[in-house]
Order: sequence, then structure tokens, then C-alpha cells
Amino acid sequence: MADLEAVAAGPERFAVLAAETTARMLSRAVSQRGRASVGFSGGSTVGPVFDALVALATQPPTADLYVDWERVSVGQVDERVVAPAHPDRNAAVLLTRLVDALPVRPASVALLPVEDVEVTDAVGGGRWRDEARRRLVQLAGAETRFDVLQLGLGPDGHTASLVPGDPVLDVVDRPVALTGPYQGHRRLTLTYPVLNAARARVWWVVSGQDHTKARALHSLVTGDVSVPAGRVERASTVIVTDGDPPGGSDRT
Ligand SMILES: O=C(O)[C@H](O)[C@@H](O)[C@H](O)[C@H](O)COP(=O)(O)O
Repeated sequence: MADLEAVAAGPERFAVLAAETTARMLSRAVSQRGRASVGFSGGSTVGPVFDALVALATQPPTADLYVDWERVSVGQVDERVVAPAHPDRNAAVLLTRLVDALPVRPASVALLPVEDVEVTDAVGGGRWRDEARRRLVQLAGAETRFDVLQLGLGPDGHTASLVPGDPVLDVVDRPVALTGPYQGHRRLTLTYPVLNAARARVWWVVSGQDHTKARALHSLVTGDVSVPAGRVERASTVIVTDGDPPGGSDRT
């Protein structure tokens, strides 16, 4: 099994290391294909890394870290089914702390269409389903194959909104699925086929002083398929953490 790489930085350097790791992936994709597509997760970890990506873009670029953001398409890994102004909406942080601060073209941004979800919709979809596919194709082509997907990790081992026990874990015939309620909201999430088809994946994992994610991180690193994160493709995958290297190589 191709193994994933783990890099670790102390809490003070985590955001910069995560940003550099991601920028390197995007820079490589643009160099190779002339364009790049990236999907970002939500949660509390991403904001500081978005800030570090913006800071990186304002510094004199070293070749391997330079990202031509005008050639980058930006999408979401998952989104809560809430109103646009709701504080739990992932898109708000993505737009204000990354997209609006970089020369990303507006036509190159496609959010998950949570506004099209009806209360009665099932996992399989409603009118949001076709719109979600259309937006993914716009971002990542007919194969909905992203160049880079940024993933987070929950203490229960979830990633994206692929949460333990939810039927979305078994959806393999479409790129987006609708979860049941989780922490108060239903969510639209990319499914395993899209996560695993991406040309590269980068995990941003902050476990904090209390190591709340240590167990989930161990499951991820060891490929423990009993947790959702353990089922994600490991090749072309880098885990960036704020703590001790989770049983892997480390470079800080
Ligand atoms: O919408 C979401 O909730 C995220 O996509 C989710 O997968 C997140 O990345 C992890 O739960 C980590 O969240 P934190 O960064 O807040 O720890």
C-alpha cells in the first residue's frame, strides 16, 4: 500500500507549513497542466492556514511555492446546509480569508449548492444533485478529478462530512451526497470516489495541547478503515500536523 507522508511543525509554525505544503502541490499542478483545481474543507483549522497562504502570495515567490492563483479553480469539500449568513457556513471563511484576498477569478469559484437542498431531500439528492455535479465538472472536469483536496480530521475520525454511521459513507456512484444531521446540520459532502481520485490530498490537522485528535490521527496514519478518515487514499497524500509526527517521517 503506497504510504502517506506525515510532516509536523510546532503549533507556531503549523499554519505556515500547511500553507507551504499546499502551495507546493498547487504550483506543481499549474506547472504540469496549466491550471489547478482545489477543494477546501471547513472547520476552525482552515482560517489561519488561509491567512498563511495569502501571506505566502504576497512574499517574493520561490519557484516551488509560487501559485498563479488566476489559474486556480476553488471549490468546497463539504458545506453545512445553513443560510449564507449563518456562522456555521464554511463558505464565509473560504471567501473572506482566501478567495477575496487572492487573484482568484470569480468564475473559477464554485461552492456546493446547499441553498438548493430541500428539507425533504434524501441522501440521493433533490434538485441540488444536478447543480452540484455541474459545479464540480466546472471545477475539476468531467471526471470531477481535483488536483488537490484539503482535508480536515474530526476527533471521531470523520473527514469532509463523511461521518461515522452516516449512509453517505456508502455512496460511491455520485460525487456529492447529503448527510443526515451531524452536530446540528445536514451537510453536502464530496464522496469517497472524489476524495480518492484527486491527484493529491493534504490533511491539515491541529490536535492542540490536549491532543484531542491523537486517536483519530493514529487511525488515519495506520489506515484503520473502521474510521472514515482511514478509508481515504494514501498515495500522493501528505498529513501536516501541529504535534509530534504521528508515527511517520517528519520534517519541520
Ligand atoms: O465542515 C466541516 O466540519 C469540515 O469539513 C470538517 O471535516 C472539518 O475539516 C473537521 O471536522 C476538522 O474541523 P476543525 O478544523 O474545526 O477541527
